[in-house]
Amino acid sequence: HPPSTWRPIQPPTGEPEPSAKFETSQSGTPAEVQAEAQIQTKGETTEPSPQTTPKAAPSGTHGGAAIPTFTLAEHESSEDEDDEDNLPPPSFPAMNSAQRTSALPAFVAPPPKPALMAPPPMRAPSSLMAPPPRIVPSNLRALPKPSQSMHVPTAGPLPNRSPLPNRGPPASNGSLGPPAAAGPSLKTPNARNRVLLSPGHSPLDWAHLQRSGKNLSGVSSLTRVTPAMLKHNNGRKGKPSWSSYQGKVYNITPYLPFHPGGEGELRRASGKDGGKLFMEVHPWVNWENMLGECLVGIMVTEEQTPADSNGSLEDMD
Ligand code: HEM
Repeated sequence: HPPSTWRPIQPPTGEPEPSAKFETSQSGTPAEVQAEAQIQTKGETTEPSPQTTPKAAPSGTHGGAAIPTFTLAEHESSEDEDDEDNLPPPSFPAMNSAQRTSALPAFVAPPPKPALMAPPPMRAPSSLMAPPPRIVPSNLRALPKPSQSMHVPTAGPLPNRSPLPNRGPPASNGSLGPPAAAGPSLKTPNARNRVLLSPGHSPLDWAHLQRSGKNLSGVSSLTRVTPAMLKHNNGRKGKPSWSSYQGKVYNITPYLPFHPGGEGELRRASGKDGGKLFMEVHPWVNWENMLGECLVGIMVTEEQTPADSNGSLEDMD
C-alpha cells in the first residue's frame, strides 16, 4: 500500500497549536478523524498552555470541570473549498504541459501531405524501357548459299563436325569402335546413318589433308569434262570417282573414307551429277568448301570438247 500522505494546514492567527488533518487511505473519512480527536481531548484538567500540547485524561478526575474541547470543524469549510483534493489525479501529461504543447500539432492536424517530397515521376514506359528489338529479316543472319565458299577455321570446331574418331585400340566392351583393321569406315545403327570413321579420317583430318598441298583432284590442271567423261570415271575397276555439282566436277575418291555418311552413300553420286542426292541428305553441308581441292574441272557438252585435245581448259581459248 502506498504510504499515507499528510499535509499541514496553517491555523488561523492566534491559534495556540497547529492542527493536523490526516488523510489516509485506511483511516477513513475526515469525520472519523475529527471524532477521534474529540475523544482524545476530553477530560483535560488544566487550562491548556499555549505552549504545550493538550493531554488527554480521564473525564472524572476534575470534578466535572468544563473541559475545553476543540474540533477541526473550523477547517472543514476550507477542506470543502479545497476543490483540488476532490479532483481526480491529472492525466499525464498535464493539459498545459510543454510536452502536450509541443506535440499538439501532431494530435490536432494530420501530418501534411508529402509536400516535402517530390511526387514520383510519372512513368512513361517508352522513356524507361527500350522497346524489344524488332525481328525483321535484316536482323537475321542469312543462311549460307550453296554457291558461297565457307572458311574452314584452322582451330576450333569445324562445320558439320562429326564425333571424334577412335584413335586407339578398341576397349574391351567395344564401345570405342572397331579395330583399325576393320576398314576406313563401318556402318553403325545410329539414327542419322552416320558411320564410325576409321582412325585418321575425321573431318579435321580431311581439313588438314586439303591444306597439305597434295594433288587431290588427280589431274594436272582444270579440265573440261564431258558427260561421257563423267560417266566413265565412276570409281569402278580402279578408275577415279568423279561427281558433278552445279556444273563443276570433283574427284571424290580421296574423300570416300572421310565421308561421315559412309563410303557407300557417297559412291552413289559417282560418275554423275550428285547435287540431287547431296541436297536431299544434307543441304547444309558446303560441298565446295569440303571438296575444293578435289576440283577436276567444269562440265561441258560433248561438242565443246575439241576432238584433238585432252579437254584441258587451257585449250578452250
Ligand atoms: C560428294 C559430296 C558430299 C560431301 C562433301 C558430303 C559430306 C558430308 C558431311 C560433311 C556429312 C556430315 C554432316 C553433318 O555432320 O551434319 C555427311 C553426312 C552424310 N552424308 Fe554426305 N556428303 C556428300 C555426298 C553425299 C551423298 C551423295 C550422300 C548420299 C547419297 C551422302 C549421304 C550422307 C549421309 C547419309 C550422311 C550421314 C547423315 C547425316 O550426317 O546427316 N552424302 N556428308
